Amino acid sequence: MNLHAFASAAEASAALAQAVATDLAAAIAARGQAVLAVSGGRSPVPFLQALAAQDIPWQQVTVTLVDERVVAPDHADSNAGLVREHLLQGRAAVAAFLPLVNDGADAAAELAAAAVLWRTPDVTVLGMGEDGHTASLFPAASNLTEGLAAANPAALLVVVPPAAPAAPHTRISMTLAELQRSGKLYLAIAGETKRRVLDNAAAAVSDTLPISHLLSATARPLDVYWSA
Ligand SMILES: O=C1O[C@H](COP(=O)(O)O)[C@@H](O)[C@H](O)[C@H]1O
Repeated sequence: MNLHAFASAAEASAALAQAVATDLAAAIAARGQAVLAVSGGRSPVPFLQALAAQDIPWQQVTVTLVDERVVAPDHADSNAGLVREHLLQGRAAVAAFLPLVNDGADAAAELAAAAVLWRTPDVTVLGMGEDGHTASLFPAASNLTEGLAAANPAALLVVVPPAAPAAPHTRISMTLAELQRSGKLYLAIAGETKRRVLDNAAAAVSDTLPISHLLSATARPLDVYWSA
């Protein structure tokens, strides 16, 4: 991995937003369009806001999600709600948005619909939980093996996190194989606890820390933006 360390979340977010904007602009220059996948959870708000202010041709960008909770779009835990509130604003308001969940009624139906519209991202920004999950690839999820399978042709899968209520809601998540197929890969994390988890994951590949499977890839190292 390439570790970029910052003193504050604001500095890390500004630097990451600039790097992602450069990648999106390069994809647009090469192909006329770009696909960006971002994460949800609590951490990404300053990054999403910094990215929304970047001066790139947003009308040629499609934004989607690395993972989503299978809930109604107006639910407080909806990652799409977070993206609509903090990224699809200002300059970025003209970007297209491809949510993974429509009404949140049925996970299998949502997965089938999302898979039809899915496009492999040019740029993916991951987060990580303190349990080492990334996207919604949770340790001890019943279908984690499928989620982590290197040759899985599926881009997305349904995950039921084992640790509810700590991680409530059935999810739809990118598979590890699709993360590996996507273009530039970033991981944005903050704090000493997540740094320790990251260091442990970098030391050994293990299904108990799913993020470790991405850190082991040497062909295309993960760019980690960490702030204290
Ligand atoms: O559940 C989730 O958790 C991770 C980490 O979230 P955070 O709140 O600790 O920042 C996130 O990357 C993922 O997209 C989300 O669905």
